[in-house]
Amino acid sequence: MIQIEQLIMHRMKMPLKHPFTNSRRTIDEKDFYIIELVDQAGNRGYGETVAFDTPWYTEETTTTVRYIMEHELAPILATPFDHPSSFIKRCQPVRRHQMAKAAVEGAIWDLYAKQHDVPLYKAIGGTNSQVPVGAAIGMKEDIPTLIEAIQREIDHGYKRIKLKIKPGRDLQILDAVRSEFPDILLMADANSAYTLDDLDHIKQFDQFDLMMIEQPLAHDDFVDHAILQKEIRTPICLDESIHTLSDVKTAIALHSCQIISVKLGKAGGFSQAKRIHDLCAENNIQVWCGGMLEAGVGRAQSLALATLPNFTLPADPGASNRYWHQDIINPEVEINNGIITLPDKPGIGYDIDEEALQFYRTERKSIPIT
Ligand SMILES: O=C(O)CCC(=O)C1=CC=C[C@@H](O)[C@@H]1C(=O)O
Ligand SMILES: [Mg+2]
Repeated sequence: MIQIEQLIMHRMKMPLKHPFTNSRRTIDEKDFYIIELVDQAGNRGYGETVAFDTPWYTEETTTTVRYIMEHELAPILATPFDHPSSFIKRCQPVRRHQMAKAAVEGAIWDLYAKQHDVPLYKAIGGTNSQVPVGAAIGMKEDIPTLIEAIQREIDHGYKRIKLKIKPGRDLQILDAVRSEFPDILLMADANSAYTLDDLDHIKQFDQFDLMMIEQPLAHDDFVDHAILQKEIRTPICLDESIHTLSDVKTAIALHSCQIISVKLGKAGGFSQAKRIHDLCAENNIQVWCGGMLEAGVGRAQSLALATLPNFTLPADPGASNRYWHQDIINPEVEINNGIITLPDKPGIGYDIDEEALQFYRTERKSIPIT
């Protein structure tokens, strides 16, 4: 039984070690919340919001997740939980707001796993504590700088490289990278930078033997992606289009993609991400765990998700030191030969580094749950 007594929202501002540029914007810091739930025995469970500060990626923002957590989700924590999966059922009056739900649900799962003395990844049904990871590299000022960045990640052991592309910054870059690294697992993410008017142009990507092209077309589209997938050999991976089980059903019915990037935040937490994972497995859709430039808590939770058996492709969330000068967990997430080994400790498996948390915290708000 989980009886929550307190919800603490820690607002955090953390500068990224390197700015991350995609087709839509450059991100140089993350403004987010660490959620801390305290139960009647004094156990603490942690979650993290992954929304950005403006709605460029999905409709949620740091401000909307805060509002929803405080005014809609905190009140439904008062009745005790038998199991974390009841949370999402109680969320029925709240449509969407997936990232707000995921942060709170993640903290409930952490509490539950700690109460049962098991690692979070085992509590959610994960089977493999060894997660292969790749590196997502933002756009760079020129090709030599990009090649250097790729080489650095390969030297650190990352098992596949994801590049960001957009019209005018695609063919030449992919050509140069493929010539320099003929054998690496390579993919490209467009964050909706193209339309079907670019069909002939996109067809040329087939020559680069990409593992996949991620979200080439509109963020909410299924029909045009299905048309595109018929015309290109490169598998399409949907990211922004996939938030719910119905989205996955639509993508399957229309043949809009061959691969899906599952993210905890987009799915609204573990319970729904698991259902998406299972439906994809039944329909031969490959899945992999995408990243959201998370700090330590969100990173640990995404990695736990990536231990489910159908996550067969390398995940995005890598070592803490790729992103942060200092992460807010202890130890930091580390990579060894392209693999992150999840700790065998109860819950998320990492301790909160209280000093780092306080250093990057801009506000702390405690809400009694009654
Ligand atoms: O966390 C990571 O390492 C991957 C980050 C990443 O590629 C993305 C995070 C958030 C928004 C996007 O720019 C992008 C994505 O679309 O997958
Ligand atoms: Mg993406």
